[in-house]
Amino acid sequence: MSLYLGAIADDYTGASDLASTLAGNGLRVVQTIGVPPDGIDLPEVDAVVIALKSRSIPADIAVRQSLAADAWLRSKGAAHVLFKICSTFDSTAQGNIGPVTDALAAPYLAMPIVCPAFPRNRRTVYQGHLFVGSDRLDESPMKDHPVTPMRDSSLPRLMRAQSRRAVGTLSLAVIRAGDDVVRTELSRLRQAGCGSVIADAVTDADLEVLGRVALDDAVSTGASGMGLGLARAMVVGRGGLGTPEPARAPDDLRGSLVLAGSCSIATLEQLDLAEREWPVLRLGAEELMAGTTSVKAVVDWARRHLADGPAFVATSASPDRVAALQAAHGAQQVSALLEDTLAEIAAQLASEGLSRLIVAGGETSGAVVDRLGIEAFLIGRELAPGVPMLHALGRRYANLRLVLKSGNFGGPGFFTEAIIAE
Ligand SMILES: Nc1ncnc2c1ncn2[C@@H]1O[C@H](COP(=O)(O)OP(=O)(O)O)[C@@H](O)[C@H]1O
Ligand SMILES: O=C(O)[C@@H](O)C(=O)COP(=O)(O)O
Repeated sequence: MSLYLGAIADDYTGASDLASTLAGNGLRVVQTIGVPPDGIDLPEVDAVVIALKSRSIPADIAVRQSLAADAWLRSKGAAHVLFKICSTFDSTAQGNIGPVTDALAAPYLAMPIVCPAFPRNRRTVYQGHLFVGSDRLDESPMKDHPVTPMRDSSLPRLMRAQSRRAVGTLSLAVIRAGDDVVRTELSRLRQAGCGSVIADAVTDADLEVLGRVALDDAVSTGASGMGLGLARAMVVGRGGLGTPEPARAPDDLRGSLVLAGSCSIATLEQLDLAEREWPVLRLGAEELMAGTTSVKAVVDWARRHLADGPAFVATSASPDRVAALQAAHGAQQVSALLEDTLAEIAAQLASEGLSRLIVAGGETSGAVVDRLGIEAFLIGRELAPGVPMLHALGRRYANLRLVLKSGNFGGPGFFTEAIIAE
């Protein structure tokens, strides 16, 4: 295998978002869960996205895991590695975007371009500020995220708090002046001692400039928009690579399990709509803690419904309920309990045979996929921007299709679309 592009994603839904974007822009892609074990049999592809669950773990562990992933990707020929972060820059003052970016750049004396813009999902960066639709990041629903509440929209400020190196900026005006002007500005910033550069981007055309220029260096950091820019630059530069996976025959709807742990507004709306059509069990942390419900009871309920069609289990709750629960029991404890519970439900039902497993929420998807022990996926067709159909590789779950949806992604009817899609 000789890779054109390597990527390291800090969560699993982010990885499939990126993999889908790369596939949609002409690259053949595999997503692996963690660094692939020796001897893994992967198809011949242009890009590998290694999914880590490193967004909210201690920074030193995130750095160690990312460097191991980088070493594997470079050993397979990747000259450029993209560190895939969230398009809403999910992180804290401790990291992990800054520490991981610094560590990946150091061996190559790289000065990564950092840009979380993803215009297809309405994430744009202007004057260094990140916007979610028309809201600044700190005024968007991300301000209430259960794990990484984002209370500032200034990317240079957020990055400076996390990085040991000086952080430069690349304005939209410079980007729109074209590749040569950008290259001149980057070399000026490098001479000024910058270790990374926050770039504006509002449209895909801006990201195409960034993608072309980023390929001069060994590392970049960004969301799927950066992936789009890199993929387009590679496909043009190398005269067309691979084709996306073909669609498959329609599935029987039986055995389609949906698990939702995301509390993002988009997921809450999607669940409300799905509830009109499909059986949805709302699982409360209070009931689990009080012992008035159990994994066994939920599995029994789901098994009955899965025999006829889809079944949903959701822990998702509104920001005020999340805040109350966290205040009473501790944020990490509640997250761990709910993630473990959904993962255990998935494991028990998958061992009996599921046709499709749809998970909403990045941390939640990480917990579920880890518990199932799936090592890699082939990226299938895109169901919504940033959300592909995943075909599990390996014998254990050979016929299982998964959908790992970032909490904020997908339109209101996403769940039904994902259930009935080919
Ligand atoms: N009712 C709830 N109260 C508090 N936290 C919750 C609740 N339901 C889910 N969570 C936790 O919120 C977090 C949601 O994060 P994640 O799964 O990454 O979703 P998203 O993709 O929307 O960020 C998870 O850790 C999950 O366990
Ligand atoms: O870039 C994005 O927004 C997504 O790919 C992503 O990383 C989302 O993370 P979660 O909301 O935790 O799924």
